[in-house]
Amino acid sequence: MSVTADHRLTEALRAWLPQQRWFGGGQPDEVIVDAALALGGGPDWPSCASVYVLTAAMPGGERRRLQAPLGFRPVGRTPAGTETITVLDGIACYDATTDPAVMTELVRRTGAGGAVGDLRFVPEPGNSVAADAGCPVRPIGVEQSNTSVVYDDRLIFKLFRRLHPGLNPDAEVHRRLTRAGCRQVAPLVGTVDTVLDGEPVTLAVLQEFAADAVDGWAMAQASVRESLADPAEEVEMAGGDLSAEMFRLGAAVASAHRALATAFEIGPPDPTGIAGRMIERFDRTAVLVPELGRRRAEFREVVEEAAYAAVDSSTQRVHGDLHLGQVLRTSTGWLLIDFEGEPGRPIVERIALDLPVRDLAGMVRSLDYAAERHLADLPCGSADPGAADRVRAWAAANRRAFLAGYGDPGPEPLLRAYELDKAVYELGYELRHRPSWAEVPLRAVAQILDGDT
Ligand SMILES: Nc1ncnc2c1ncn2[C@@H]1O[C@H](COP(=O)(O)OP(=O)(O)O)[C@@H](O)[C@H]1O
Ligand SMILES: O=P(O)(O)O[C@H]1O[C@H](CO)[C@@H](O[C@H]2O[C@H](CO)[C@@H](O)[C@H](O)[C@H]2O)[C@H](O)[C@H]1O
Repeated sequence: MSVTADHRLTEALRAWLPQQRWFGGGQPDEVIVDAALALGGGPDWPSCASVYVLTAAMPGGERRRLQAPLGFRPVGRTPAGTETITVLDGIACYDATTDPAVMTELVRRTGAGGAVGDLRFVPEPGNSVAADAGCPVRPIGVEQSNTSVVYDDRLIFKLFRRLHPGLNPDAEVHRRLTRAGCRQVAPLVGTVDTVLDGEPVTLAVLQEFAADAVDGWAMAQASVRESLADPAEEVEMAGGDLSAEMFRLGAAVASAHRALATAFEIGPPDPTGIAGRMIERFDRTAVLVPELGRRRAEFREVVEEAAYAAVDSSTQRVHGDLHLGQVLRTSTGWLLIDFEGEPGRPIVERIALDLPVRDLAGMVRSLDYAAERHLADLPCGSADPGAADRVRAWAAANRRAFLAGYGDPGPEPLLRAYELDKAVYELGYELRHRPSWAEVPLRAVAQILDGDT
């Protein structure tokens, strides 16, 4: 089908990509097709589909490598609910992640193993999960950076949108922790890989789906709402008290950290590297927020104190972007998901060994977010004057419970510096994605620097 590498197709993709949340904003100058890995076609196959590997050349020189499975069918014969990207010579090109036949085929092959051209399907040894073509997939239906579908309420297939050379960290961590029998991650069932520029690249992961899971953010939102229901009651005695769950979450994160330290190498401390990276990030963000820049000297002091405190710690693999949306409470315990680290950070930094306190800081920042966002969303004038104190007491109580569940969070100056660094990261993230939320990390930076935590 000659249209698959046509210049008209790359122009249509140039217009389509910026509309996709996973693209991450901006308008590419050019879209290049690096590979079109055919999945099927022919009389016994419901659609002609290929996994496209694209490079989006952005203004300023950034090059984003992306994955976009595309389907091709005669106009009028595209599956219901799929989005047509363009029509070329009577052939409609559509986003194949919304074609259940294509996604079911990918899931089925990942469970079964084998290869189709340059696509390699690698089932996890010992997994007994079978998927057949008779049971279609459904979209996960939540906002995300990649694209996931659920198969038969048993399996979840995540297709990575941004591609990086080498094993994807999420796939790698899940593979090693599944093999180590770690109960804090969803077991890996298989991966889809290919080779690009002579290097292996992970395209997708298939995992067991926790159908009964509720994410930590939803639980926190419900709990913080309850904390306001009876102002006469102690926060810990309120109906939706979360502290016992936060204690268990702390213990689960500690177990995951122990498993990561065993499954991967550990390293020496890197106090100057840690401090240097925090200051670099601060300076990049201060360019956007002059009010932040005015506190550089105080920031530096906090970070240097932390570097001093880090000399006796060892570094290891960590989650890297742990927050309440990255933990799922199932009927049997807490699961940590999405080990890709902070989106937007270079891959080498995301897999670099770090101090476990990075994840603790991420979670306590998230509790602050849950409290502050609840306050911000209260209808104007409806809140009683004590609401702010009460939700902040809620965050403080849950922070204590989480850290107590973790056990030994390490020296206080380290946690303080990592919280500050996380708040600086969040400020940059919010300015790019949700400017009306920037108040939350901005307030946190001031509070930490003022010593009010
Ligand atoms: N194993 C799982 N069981 C149940 N739900 C899951 C599982 N893994 C992910 N999810 C759901 O899918 C959503 C997106 O997953 P995530 O790995 O964070 O994707 P992304 O990398 O695109 O952000 C999560 O917020 C969660 O709701
Ligand atoms: O889940 P992602 O890997 O996409 O993480 C990014 O987006 C998160 C928002 O969805 C962002 O998290 C921030 O907002 C959360 C509430 O929506 C809050 O719980 C987190 O504490 C806060 O950092 C995350 O920083 C970003 O990397």
